[in-house]
Amino acid sequence: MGPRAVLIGAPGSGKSTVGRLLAERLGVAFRDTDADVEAAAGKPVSDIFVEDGEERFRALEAEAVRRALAEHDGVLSLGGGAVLDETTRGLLAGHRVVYLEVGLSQAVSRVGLGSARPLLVFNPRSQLKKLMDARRPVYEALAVVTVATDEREPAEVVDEIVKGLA
Ligand SMILES: Nc1ncnc2c1ncn2[C@@H]1O[C@H](COP(=O)(O)OP(=O)(O)O)[C@@H](O)[C@H]1O
Ligand SMILES: O=C(O)C1=C[C@@H](OP(=O)(O)O)[C@@H](O)[C@H](O)C1
Ligand SMILES: [Mg+2]
Repeated sequence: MGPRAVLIGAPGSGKSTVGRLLAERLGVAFRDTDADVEAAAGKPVSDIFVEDGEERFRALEAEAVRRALAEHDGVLSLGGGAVLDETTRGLLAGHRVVYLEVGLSQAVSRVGLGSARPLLVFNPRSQLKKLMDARRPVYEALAVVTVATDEREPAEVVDEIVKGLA
């Protein structure tokens, strides 16, 4: 059966926040692959990047996604870069993939300055722009439903997802 929804999109698009709310709305469990990776590694994502490197993080992330797609039937939020893995992209085919769109300005203000996101610690605006430009076509290609999140409260985004998946 698979997850009721798999949320993808750039950092700051609201995957973790909206995913949790959507799960509440649907009365199902919520899972976030960043939390699964942290549990597997026994440390925060930022420490994994610093101590073990991004490659190690991506390997743990790909395994976390594979496992969650196989065993979780609630709402699943991925980390923004999970779709960079080719195997992961293949596994996502056929799932209810929801792409949360966000513009650069809102993404920057949502992730803030003192970011816990290791890729965005230095010059977050330009890093986010680069990452969003590179990934946008990937997110678009994987999406079954796309929801714009700019100027929308998380609860309104949830409404749109529910409508889109109906
Ligand atoms: N639609 C929204 N409107 C305003 N703020 C939002 C919205 N979605 C998320 N946020 C805020 O943006 C920040 C990043 O959200 P988060 O869910 O962690 O995004 P992601 O998991 O996609 O990186 C959080 O502080 C969250 O409260
Ligand atoms: O976009 C990325 O490459 C990343 C996004 C983060 O998750 P969010 O998208 O939930 O912020 C987290 O997985 C890590 O910092 C890397
Ligand atoms: Mg998140």
